[in-house]
Amino acid sequence: FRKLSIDYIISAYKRTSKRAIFLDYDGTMVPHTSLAKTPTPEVISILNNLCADPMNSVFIVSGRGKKSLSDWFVQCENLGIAAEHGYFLRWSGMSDWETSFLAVDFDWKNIAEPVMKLYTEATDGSYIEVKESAMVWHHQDADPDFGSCQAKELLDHLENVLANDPVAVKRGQNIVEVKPQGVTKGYVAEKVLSKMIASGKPPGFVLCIGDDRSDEDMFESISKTPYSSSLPSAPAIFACTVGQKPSKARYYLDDTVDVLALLQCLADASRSNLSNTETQVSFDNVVRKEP
Ligand SMILES: O=P(O)(O)OC[C@H]1O[C@H](O[C@H]2O[C@H](CO)[C@@H](O)[C@H](O)[C@H]2O)[C@H](O)[C@@H](O)[C@@H]1O
Repeated sequence: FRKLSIDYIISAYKRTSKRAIFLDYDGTMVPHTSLAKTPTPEVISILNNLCADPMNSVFIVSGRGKKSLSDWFVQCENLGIAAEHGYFLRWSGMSDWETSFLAVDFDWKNIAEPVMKLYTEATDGSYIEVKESAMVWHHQDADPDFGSCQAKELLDHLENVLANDPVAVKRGQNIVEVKPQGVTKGYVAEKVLSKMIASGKPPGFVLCIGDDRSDEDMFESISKTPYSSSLPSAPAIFACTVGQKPSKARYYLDDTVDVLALLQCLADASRSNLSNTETQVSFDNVVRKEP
């Protein structure tokens, strides 16, 4: 487990011609402490620069709903987005949202909601968020110690009452979330990578950055994927957590400032590569035109 070195990752990035990049949103692209949750102009610009490189497939993989994410990233036409932990996936701004989870049973919401309501009534500052596929109990604005204790109790309570339902109950950053079984960020990474491999474009470089427990599934998935044997060498895989903590990731960065600095360096490397290619093309044209 070591700090991700920019020089090291840049050299792998430059060596490869097909790359997959998976980025969590909260706590990775914007700090949890930030009051404004929308992406800053810096985030939008970095993502657009990364997406401008035809060698890159870039995805935001978030627990947030598809409405917020599509509004926030409306300027990022070539960005792929996975919303609600991958329940919804959109390959770019030009394509429609799709879901692989058809005929999911949502009867469990009738059991989860009254339990969450009990904890909301007992915990000042807490509230319930109802997403299309999931329900979330938030305690960020509650007393920190009491909120955490209540979250632990709620998690146990929900796990008991939903033991026979096809759901997963998880804790996240100041949240307790119930979502359908099998809907994980790891599934998103698996789906994107399989599609790249099946279309004969296996990535030689895979980067995944996230800060939360839900991102651990992506770290596992990118490491376990059977990459195509058509690649000349094993792909360079970078699973990177934000902040030093127990993780399946091999690398860490300290905070969102480090994450954006790293992504900016990758985008710069793409731009200098593209302008070298353009220079080479115009140089070739000049040379070819000479009698
Ligand atoms: O997968 P992520 O991009 O990390 O998103 C996970 C959750 O994000 C949202 O919750 C977070 O922001 C809230 C404020 O807007 C904050 O109160 C909470 O503590 C954070 O976890 C979203 O509301 C959740 O549905 C997502 O699962």
